[in-house]
Amino acid sequence: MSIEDTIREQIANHPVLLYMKGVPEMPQCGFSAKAVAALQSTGVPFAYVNILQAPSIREKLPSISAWPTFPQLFVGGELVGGSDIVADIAQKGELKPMLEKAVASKQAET
Ligand SMILES: N[C@@H](CCC(=O)N[C@@H](CS)C(=O)NCC(=O)O)C(=O)O
Repeated sequence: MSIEDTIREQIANHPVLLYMKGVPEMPQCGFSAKAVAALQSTGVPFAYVNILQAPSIREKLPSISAWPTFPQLFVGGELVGGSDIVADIAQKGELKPMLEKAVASKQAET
């Protein structure tokens, strides 16, 4: 499978997916830490990919998503954005319903 197919499969398989530096318990960049904090504030579980352990994904994803930096949050198969956008949406109270909706529609698929 090509790296592009791997990425597309990850995005399709996980209703809430964060490409980040490090892991949620120990982010390796302040921007990733900010996105994790916003996601954790919703209480909705999320999947993640540590791009520091996946250099080919780190290299390829920006051209697929048209987003140059990390973290990158995908919800329901669509790019939401980086840490600034995620924190902003969370602060407005919009992140939790967005995540819940994506999780529910993924569950309805099965
Ligand atoms: N304002 C951005 C900041 C993200 C950012 O600048 N990330 C840098 C440092 S972690 C990055 O991904 N650089 C490219 C790379 O490391 O591959 C956001 O909201 O996420």
